[in-house]
Amino acid sequence: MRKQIAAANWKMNLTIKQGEALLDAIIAQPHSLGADQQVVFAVPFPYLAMAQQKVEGKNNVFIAAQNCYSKKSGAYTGETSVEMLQSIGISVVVLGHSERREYFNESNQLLADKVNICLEYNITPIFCCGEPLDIREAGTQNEFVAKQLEESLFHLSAEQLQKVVIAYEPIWAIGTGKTATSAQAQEMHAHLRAVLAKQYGEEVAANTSILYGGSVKAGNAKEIFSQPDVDGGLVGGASLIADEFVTIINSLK
Ligand SMILES: O=C[C@H](O)COP(=O)(O)O
Repeated sequence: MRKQIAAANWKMNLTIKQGEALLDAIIAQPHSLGADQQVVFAVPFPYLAMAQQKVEGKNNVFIAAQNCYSKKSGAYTGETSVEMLQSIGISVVVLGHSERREYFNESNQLLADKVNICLEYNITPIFCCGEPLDIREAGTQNEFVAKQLEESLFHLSAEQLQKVVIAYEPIWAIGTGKTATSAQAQEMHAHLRAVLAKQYGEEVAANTSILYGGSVKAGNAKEIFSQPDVDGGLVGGASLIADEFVTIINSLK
């Protein structure tokens, strides 16, 4: 059975005091997470250890890094290796967010390397994909997103692929307040699952969690998450407000 996941992406926001207060406020809420439900907080690098300590021992709650480097170690000033993340207990990394693809030129090939090193160290990648507005307007979003999966993931074995979580984030819906309709989200998620099924078979596709990201908030989470192929969300802005994110967690199916 695939996991239903509410993942917060704080991006480059909050001071450590604000981050601690936010985590405390969310964790203090009584959540009854089912065995197939998870909550993930992707926090800035300087806060990983603090956040990891706060969720220590909490079932199905994980802290994630927002990026990692593709090399094991060495002279790569400013970069963070998966071994470093692992050494402080981090087991999830967000990869290929559209902001990293756009501002830091992350290519599908580089992301394939990052996926590989995460899996080598038993770290779960949340692999982001999604099309820009011009591709959506041209109606070629299905091919565009399938190519991102093919070039970054399809070298993996079926066993490896099942350790990857996919997050579909249409770029035109990120931070814009313009959410894909639940029907648009379902359509793309079903397409991605069909692409996975073609490559890896129905069982692997059915077991892969596919999150939706792009202006998810308390008011629309339930409707979006209720779609059969949507397995939760990767949430930016609304994850910075405790009550909003708590409602989003409680909207998981
Ligand atoms: O990683 C999260 C996504 O970029 C969505 O951000 P947003 O919820 O602020 O639109």
